[in-house]
Amino acid sequence: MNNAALRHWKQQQRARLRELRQQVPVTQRMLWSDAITAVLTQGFPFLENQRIGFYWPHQGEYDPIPAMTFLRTRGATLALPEVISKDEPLRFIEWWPEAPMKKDIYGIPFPDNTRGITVDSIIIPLLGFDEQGYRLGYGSGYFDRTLAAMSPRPLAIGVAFEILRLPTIHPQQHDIPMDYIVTEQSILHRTDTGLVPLTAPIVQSETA
Ligand SMILES: Nc1nc2c(c(=O)[nH]1)N(C=O)[C@@H](CNc1ccc(C(=O)N[C@@H](CCC(=O)O)C(=O)O)cc1)CN2
Ligand SMILES: Nc1ncnc2c1ncn2[C@@H]1O[C@H](COP(=O)(O)OP(=O)(O)OP(=O)(O)O)[C@@H](O)[C@H]1O
Repeated sequence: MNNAALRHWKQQQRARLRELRQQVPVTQRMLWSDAITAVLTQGFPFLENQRIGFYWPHQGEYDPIPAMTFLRTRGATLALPEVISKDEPLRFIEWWPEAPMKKDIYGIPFPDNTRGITVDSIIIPLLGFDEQGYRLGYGSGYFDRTLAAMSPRPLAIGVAFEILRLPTIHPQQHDIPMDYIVTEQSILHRTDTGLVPLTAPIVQSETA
């Protein structure tokens, strides 16, 4: 596929997946979301000791707030992304329940003037994902730019429903794969040969 064809294909997939995500019945979404919350809170015990970047849910994305506030009660420090400008990396700033909030250019709430945090792991929403752990987002490249700019690179944990899975998103040079993807069915770990489902909780030494 040439560049123009790829751009067109990605736009079509984004529209299709957004539609698919919106059409999930509320009760189904609640069951899937509860399953993802259980996996996030039980499958990654090391998150309790980390500074975690996550996201404020937008347009039918899985809501990570319950899982994150639980991890906070266990000791985690939480941070949300601030959009600085369309071509800069996101900046993570501290969030806690009841932190003062304002809205970014997309109408997504973020903390109002709290302190910047260097995060250890980032929980990333996936509009789509593929068998190699690559992500399809809204098309502005924020998370790729953000991961590329961070050294050491934080652990990237994508979250998505299984219906958003594609064989390939035709990754480009700038695309950075997720380390793990959590769905309502399992934790998928990215290896050189593709995503592999995990059956036991991850211990911290495996992520170092
Ligand atoms: N919940 C959440 N927060 C996030 C992201 C995200 O994907 N999800 N981001 C991840 O990048 C950053 C914000 N990026 C975003 C990029 C596009 C749109 C969006 O809704 N785009 C509209 C077009 C709006 C416009 O261009 O004015 C669209 O795609 O229809 C939202 C957030 C940081 N915060
Ligand atoms: N490290 C980077 N530095 C500069 N530009 C980048 C970087 N990574 C991605 N981009 C730019 O971001 C744009 C969007 O990339 P892509 O189509 O992969 O979006 P996406 O991953 O689906 O969306 P998003 O990350 O916004 O949710 C591309 O034009 C790309 O050139």
